[in-house]
Amino acid sequence: EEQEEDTLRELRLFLRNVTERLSQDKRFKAFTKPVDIEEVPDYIKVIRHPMDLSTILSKVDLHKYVTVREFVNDVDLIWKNALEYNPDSDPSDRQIRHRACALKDTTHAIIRDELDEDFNRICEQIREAR
Ligand SMILES: COC(=O)N1C[C@@H]2C[C@@H]3O[C@]2(Cc2nccnc23)C1
Repeated sequence: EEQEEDTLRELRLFLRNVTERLSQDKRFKAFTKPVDIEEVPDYIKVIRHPMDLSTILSKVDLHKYVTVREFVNDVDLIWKNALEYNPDSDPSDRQIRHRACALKDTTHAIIRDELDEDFNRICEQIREAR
């Protein structure tokens, strides 16, 4: 009903704000756009479910997320993919893994500090009812 649409509109505002803050963080530049398959042809062979912050922002606007949990699942894809595709000891792999871990920690800290528990429960109840 109307109250549910008001809740989901507020969810989208929150998720857009978090996504834009992550996208503006210089550490996370590699995570802002899809990995270029022409530059990195084997990427899609190794990583079955690519994800990036621009795709997440598009999904927010397409009303794909009804809960913060679904949003965090996509952010978790970003950093887990980076750890999986960049496992070596060379400095470039170590740098992107460090940034992947920072993306994980930053996202989870924002959610912990800024998501109201009661608001989250209402979103989860809307998801269960659909
Ligand atoms: C989230 O980003 C990544 O997992 N990667 C892995 C790719 C390997 C390396 O860095 C990436 C892009 C790239 N392009 C050209 C040549 N080499 C690279 C970014």
